[in-house]
Amino acid sequence: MKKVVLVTGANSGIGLALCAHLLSQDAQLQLCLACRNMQRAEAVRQALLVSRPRAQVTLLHLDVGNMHSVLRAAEEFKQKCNRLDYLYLSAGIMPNPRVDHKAFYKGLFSINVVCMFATGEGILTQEDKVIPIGLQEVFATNLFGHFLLVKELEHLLCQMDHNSLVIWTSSSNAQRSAFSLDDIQHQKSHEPYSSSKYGSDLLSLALNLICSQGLYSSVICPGLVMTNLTYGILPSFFWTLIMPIMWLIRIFTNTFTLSPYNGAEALFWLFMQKPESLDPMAKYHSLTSGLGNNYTQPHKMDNDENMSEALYVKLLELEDTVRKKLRDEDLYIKTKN
Ligand SMILES: NC(=O)C1=CN([C@@H]2O[C@H](COP(=O)(O)OP(=O)(O)OC[C@H]3O[C@@H](n4cnc5c(N)ncnc54)[C@H](OP(=O)(O)O)[C@@H]3O)[C@@H](O)[C@H]2O)C=CC1
Ligand SMILES: CC(C)CCC[C@@H](C)[C@H]1CC[C@H]2C3=C(CC[C@]12C)[C@@]1(C)CCC(=O)C[C@@H]1CC3
Repeated sequence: MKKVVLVTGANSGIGLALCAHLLSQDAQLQLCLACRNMQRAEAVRQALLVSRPRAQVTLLHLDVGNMHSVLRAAEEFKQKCNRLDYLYLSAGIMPNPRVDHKAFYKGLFSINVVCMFATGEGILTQEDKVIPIGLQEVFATNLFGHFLLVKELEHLLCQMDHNSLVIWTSSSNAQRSAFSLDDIQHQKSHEPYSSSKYGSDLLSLALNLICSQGLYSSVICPGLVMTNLTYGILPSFFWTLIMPIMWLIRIFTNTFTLSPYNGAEALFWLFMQKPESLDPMAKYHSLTSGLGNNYTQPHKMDNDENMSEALYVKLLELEDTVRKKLRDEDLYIKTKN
């Protein structure tokens, strides 16, 4: 049976590297690239087909930060495909990132220096905004849009005859301290990225605890990877300039994976595993040794079942509110026309 794989954020960075890697491994694969920019997605599809001309690569228009788009995309996917084996949730944003230079230099001379380089903890903030539906943009894109997508595709994911796996691209920057159950959208502070990623860790655990038969969920951390996301933190020329320093840092922390191919290691590793053999409490890290060898290692996540179930309940409540808003909007547009 052909495996069906859906990847969000497939047109660049880690998502794209994963797609190329998957196709090189399994030519029988049915791969669906879910992207918001269809022109770029088509260019990527053509590029992937150059090395695998017979591969089955389709496109799905999906803006994961737009809940209308999520519902439409899920509907379209269900019409096209009657199964889904792997759902890779790789789309993500970190808008207006700022490095706190003072905290960075302080961290350089502290005992936590390796941890600072591995996680970026305490030195990175972002400026978030509210999107038209009334949600915080980072929360909507990195967490809630993906949650809604999983809910919409639940029937395809929960099958009796085979297991399927939802895979969240989280981060080492996912910190418990940045997350609050009283402010799941992170309206009140300046680490929405960290909060949304910690939310995805919790949600993955909740899916394993709550969801029906056949559906499994895992979380990965790609390490620090040079992509459009990191070029938004510091300009690309700066990263290129300090590349020798980063290779040096790799000797002390194997989390500096640096290339999208290396960063996608854990995503690909999960594709080779049986979903039921995975640990729901583990985050699977892509790691690259000082000599440049890639490997995947599970690390226990800093979360608990009660918190993850509480987040799941809050997300369900928000889902009701959002669906109602979408219905009211539709009704308004219909009556206007
Ligand atoms: N780079 C790093 O060091 C790390 C990255 N990550 C995570 O890895 C994932 C991939 O990021 P990375 O490859 O680094 O960065 P990129 O910016 O290269 O990729 C992000 C992808 O997400 C897509 N995307 C963003 N917003 C939306 C949206 N609203 N709807 C649909 N697609 C969207 C982008 O599409 P478009 O091209 O249209 O913008 C792009 O394909 C993210 O979730 C990120 O948080 C985690 C840890 C470290
Ligand atoms: C000499 C240089 C390596 C100095 C760079 C300092 C910081 C800008 C970076 C150190 C650790 C990095 C890091 C991230 C961003 C850039 C750093 C803070 C991430 C937060 C990027 C997105 C993620 O999801 C995790 C990364 C962890 C490490």
